[in-house]
Amino acid sequence: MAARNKLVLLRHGESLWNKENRFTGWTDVDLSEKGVKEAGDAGLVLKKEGYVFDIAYTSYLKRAIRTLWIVMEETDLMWIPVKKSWMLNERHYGALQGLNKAETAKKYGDEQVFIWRRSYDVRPPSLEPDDPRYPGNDPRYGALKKDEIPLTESLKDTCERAVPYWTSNIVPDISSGKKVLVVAHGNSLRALVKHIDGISDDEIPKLNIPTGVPLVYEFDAEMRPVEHYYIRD
Ligand SMILES: O=C(O)[C@@H](CO)OP(=O)(O)O
Repeated sequence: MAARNKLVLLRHGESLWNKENRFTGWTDVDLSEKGVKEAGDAGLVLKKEGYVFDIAYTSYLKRAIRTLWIVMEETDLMWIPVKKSWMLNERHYGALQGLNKAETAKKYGDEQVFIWRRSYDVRPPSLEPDDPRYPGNDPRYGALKKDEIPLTESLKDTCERAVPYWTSNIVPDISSGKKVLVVAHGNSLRALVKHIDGISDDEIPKLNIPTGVPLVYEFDAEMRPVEHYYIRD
């Protein structure tokens, strides 16, 4: 059998706002205690299963960055290069950021909240540019063009930034034989998986990626996905 290129995708461990059931998006909240443990467990299982990486990718958000740090520590790979990009950030949740998901469902109904959370192309209500949550006031996004800075995003919008990043940065590394780890977010990973597996717009609402469980993709020489599976202890 021809050698397969492997990729590991990892959603960050539980964040403080996952725990509080709040819409997070680009809000830079840290891991909860449980999230730190989940990240450590992910590192341990990767080590136990013999995974090593040549390069890692992550977002500009600390819940993903810290998860990656913990995994690099557990796998004794703190030396590997890390590329960070805002294009791997979580989907921007617009004016919902900070609100409690259950309270929002009580106010607007479960169906509306499901559409905001899982539909492919419906955007949550937008932020106003003078909102303190607007990412344009945050120096980490200072190099972005104004039209790249989101006020809200549908999953489709997230795909439109994450997939070009995948194609121009991550795919060339995998194709050249590098072992790649990507630590990102529930929806930025859903965007990548939708693209990799060719999941339709109608089917994508059913896909949920758990926190802190490594998801392995194996590709053939033409970068076609051959199989994928989660690794748990
Ligand atoms: O709040 C968020 O940013 C995301 C991920 O935690 O939530 P959801 O499951 O609604 O996409």
